[in-house]
Amino acid sequence: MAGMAGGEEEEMESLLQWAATIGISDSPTASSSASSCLGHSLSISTFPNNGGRGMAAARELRRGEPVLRVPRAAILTTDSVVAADERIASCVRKHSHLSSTKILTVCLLAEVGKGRSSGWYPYLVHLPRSYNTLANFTQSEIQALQVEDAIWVSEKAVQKSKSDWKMAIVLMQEMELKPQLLTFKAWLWASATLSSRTLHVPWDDAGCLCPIGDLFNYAAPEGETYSEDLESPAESLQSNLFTSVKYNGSIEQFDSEQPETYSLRLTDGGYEESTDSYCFYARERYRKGEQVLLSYGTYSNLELLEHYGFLLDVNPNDKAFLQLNTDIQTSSCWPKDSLYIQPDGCPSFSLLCSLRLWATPLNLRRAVGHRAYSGSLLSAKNELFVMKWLISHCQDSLRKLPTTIEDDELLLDVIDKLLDHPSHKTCCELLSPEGELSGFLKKNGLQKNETGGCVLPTKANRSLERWRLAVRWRISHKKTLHNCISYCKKQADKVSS
Ligand SMILES: C[S@@+](CC[C@H](N)C(=O)[O-])C[C@H]1O[C@@H](n2cnc3c(N)ncnc32)[C@H](O)[C@@H]1O
Repeated sequence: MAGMAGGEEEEMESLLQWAATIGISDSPTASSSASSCLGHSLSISTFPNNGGRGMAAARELRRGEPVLRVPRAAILTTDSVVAADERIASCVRKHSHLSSTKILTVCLLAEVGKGRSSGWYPYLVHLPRSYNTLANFTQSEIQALQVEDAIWVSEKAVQKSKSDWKMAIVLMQEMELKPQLLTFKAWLWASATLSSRTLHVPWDDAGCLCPIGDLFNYAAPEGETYSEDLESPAESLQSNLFTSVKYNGSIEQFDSEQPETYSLRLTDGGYEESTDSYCFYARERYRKGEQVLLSYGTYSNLELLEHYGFLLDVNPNDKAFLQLNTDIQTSSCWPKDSLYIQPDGCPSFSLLCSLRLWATPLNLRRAVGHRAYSGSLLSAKNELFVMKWLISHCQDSLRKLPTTIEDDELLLDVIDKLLDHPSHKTCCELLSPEGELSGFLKKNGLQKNETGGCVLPTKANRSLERWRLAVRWRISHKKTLHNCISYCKKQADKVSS
C-alpha cells in the first residue's frame, strides 16, 4: 500500500481481509480465506495529485480486462440495510414518500449508528471523515467562486441539503438514531458520501455503496463509445451515480486468457445481473504501478465540484456559461444548458447556431434556419458580428470579475504554502496581505499572533481546501473566456481575409 502511514496500512489490511471473506476479489481464482481481496490485479495506493487514495495496477493490465468483482451481498443499498433489520424496515415503510436517495442517506446513518455491530463496519470506518462537495461550502467560500451562475448553483446545493435534512428528520427520529447522527452536519456527511461514492444499480435510483469498488478515482471520458442503454449525463447527474457503462458480457469470462474480447469492451464497470455482482474493467492499458481510473460520467468542473468535491485542471467536458439575454436564448430551439464555451475557447455548436440566428434580422431567420441548424456559417458579415459580440462579451465578463487570472494564481500559491507549511516561518509572513486572504484569516480567527509557528486548526485547514477549489474553479473559467477571445479573433481574421 504505497504512500500510506503504518497505522493506516494496518487498518486498510483489515478492510481488505474482510472484503475477501465476503467474496470481493480482483482475481478469477477468488478464495474467501485469502488474507486480501486485492493483489492479483490491483493494489491500494496514494496518488497525491490525482485523487489521493486510489487503485494501482498490481501488474500490467490490458484494456477491457476484468479487474474487480464485488458480489451483491457486499454492497450497501436500502434493500440490503432493510433486509438485515426489521426495525429499520418498518420505519422506512412508513416514509415511502421520501425520495430513494433520502432513504438511503438515512439507512447509511443508521448503519453508522450501529458501530461494530453493523455488517459493513470494516467498510464504514474507512469512509472519508469530511467532504468538499458544494453543499459543504460556507457563504464566503461560495463567494470565492466569483461567477454569478456558480454562486447560484452552490447556494442551491446548500439549501437543498438543508431542506432534504428537514424532510428526513422525522424518519431518523423514529429510528431513534443517536443525537449526533440527527444533526445537519451528520446529514451533510452522509449525503456527500452518497453523492461522491454511489454506483448505479438497476433496481434503485439511489444506487449503492460498493466496498472496494468505490476506491477508483476519476478520469474524464474522452471519445469513448458507449453502449446504447447508458444513461444520459443528465440522468446520471440526477441520480448522483457513477455512470457505469454496461458491458454486455458475462463475468463468467473473468479469465485473463481472452485478450480479443477485452479489446471490444469500452467499459468501466456495471452491475451484472447474470452473476449478481458489480464488475469493473480496465478502461485502458495500464502498466504496473499506474493508477487505474474509472469514468463516473461526463461532468463539467462545476458539476464535479457539486457532486464529488474536486475538479480537473484539464477537463475536456468543462463548460463556461455566459450571461445571455432572452433574445439570444430564444433565437433558436436549443436548451439554455447547451449554450456554452468549451475549454479550448470554441463556442458550443448550439451557442454558435443561436448567435448566428440572433444576428440575422427577424424576417430572414426562417429562410436561413436550416443552414444555421446544420452548423453552416450564414455570411461573412453575420460571422464577423457574432465573433465581435463574443469577444466583447467575454471581455466584459472578465472585467466585471474582481480579480484577474494572475491575481488568482498568486493567491493559489499563497494558499498552497499555507496548506503545505502551516507551521513554517513563511506562513506568518503570508498573513499580512490585504483582501481575500485577510478576510479568510479573520473569519477563522487566525490573526498573525495566533498562528505563529503552529499548525492550522482542522476547521481552518478544511476551509482553506475548499477556498483553494473555488479559486482553481474561477481560474479555469477565466482561462476558457480568454481562450474564447483568442478563438474568435482568429475566426474573425479568417472571415475577413
Ligand atoms: C469514489 S471516491 C474515490 C476514492 C477516494 N479517493 C477515497 O480515498 O476514498 C471519489 C472521491 O475521490 C476523489 N477523487 C476522485 N477522482 C479524483 C481526481 N481525479 N482528482 C481529485 N480527486 C479525485 C474525490 O474526493 C471524490 O469525491
